Amino acid sequence: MSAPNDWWQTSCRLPNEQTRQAAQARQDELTKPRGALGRLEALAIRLASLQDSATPTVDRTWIAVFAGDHGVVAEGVSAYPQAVTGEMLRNFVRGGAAISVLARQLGATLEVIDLGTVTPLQLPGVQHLKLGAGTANFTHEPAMTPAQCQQALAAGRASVARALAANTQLYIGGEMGIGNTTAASALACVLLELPPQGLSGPGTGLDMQGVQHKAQVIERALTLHQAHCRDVLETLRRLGGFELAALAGAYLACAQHGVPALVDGFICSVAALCAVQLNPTCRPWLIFAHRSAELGHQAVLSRLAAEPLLDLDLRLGEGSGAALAVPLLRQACALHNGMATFAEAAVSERPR
Ligand SMILES: O=C(O)c1ccc[n+]([C@@H]2O[C@H](COP(=O)([O-])O)[C@@H](O)[C@H]2O)c1
Ligand SMILES: Cc1cc2nc[nH]c2cc1C
Repeated sequence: MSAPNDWWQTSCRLPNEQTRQAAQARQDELTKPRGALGRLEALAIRLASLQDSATPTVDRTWIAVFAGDHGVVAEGVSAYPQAVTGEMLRNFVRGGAAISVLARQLGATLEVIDLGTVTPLQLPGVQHLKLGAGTANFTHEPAMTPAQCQQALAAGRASVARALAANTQLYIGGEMGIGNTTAASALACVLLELPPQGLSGPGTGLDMQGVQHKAQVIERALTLHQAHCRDVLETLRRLGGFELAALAGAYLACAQHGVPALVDGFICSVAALCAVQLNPTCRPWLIFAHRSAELGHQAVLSRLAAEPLLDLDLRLGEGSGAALAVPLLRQACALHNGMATFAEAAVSERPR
């Protein structure tokens, strides 16, 4: 399915090594014991090298929430009804969802993109780019057609183009899709070569029996598709979802354009894993915001060698965990840019 010159295969530039070294040197000159700001130091240094700037900043943040429905919900894999996906879109644009509140707090732009909910509503404020009335039930057939998968990837890229036009310094992808933890788990099984048991969790709130059933549903899907999953793109098409593919496309486009992306929870991390397996040069541009409570997230993070910033037992999605990490990024930058050096403050620099 993949042509040799698909857009997402274009290499991403490396973070600037000279700027990284200069930022490290500055951290070591600031008025604190060396290393005392712990991971905030590494975070500021990383942002400096990604933005190729001595004074990194993440004031202009762009949040895109991609929504889609999932045919696999017909198998009874979610604690909530499918209608919630579309209903939450209204909540996002009216300002009542968690991500709406967090975006306001951050002064971030929030865009909401309906890639294929089953909801017939055309909501003002939602970008309608419907690729279908949800994906197909992947226990019977591939979730997406090749065209749908390409269009979903391109929808992510188009969102990043809008973010770039607004001079965005940090991109957050969020998702909404009842049933999407089943798709993400199924994808993770193939990409990590692990069985569904350790990668299937409660999602929106299944009990133990529900989780067992979900793992069996994934097992059936794997029996149907695994032999045909010859590459990452085909795996994404067969077992993914519109919002998962859009997120993967967005991460790849961010990296290609030199914009750091803050990755949210389980579903977003699986999309990030797809992106990294499609084009490993995008990896340095992905910053992992939090460790979700969803079972399976740690396995995905480990494969990506990612140590997330926060661990708050979140399992909401929408980009909420990433939005919550933005103040930390901002403070890391403020410390890096604003603290006095030993020389400036006339403080003795040498440890005794
Ligand atoms: O981001 C996460 O780690 C996360 C973990 C569990 C659930 N969610 C959200 O819950 C929805 C999917 O859950 P489910 O049970 O319907 O598959 C979807 O809208 C996600 O945004 C998100
Ligand atoms: C209410 C609700 C809000 C959500 N936001 C992301 N996933 C969600 C799932 C539900 C059920």
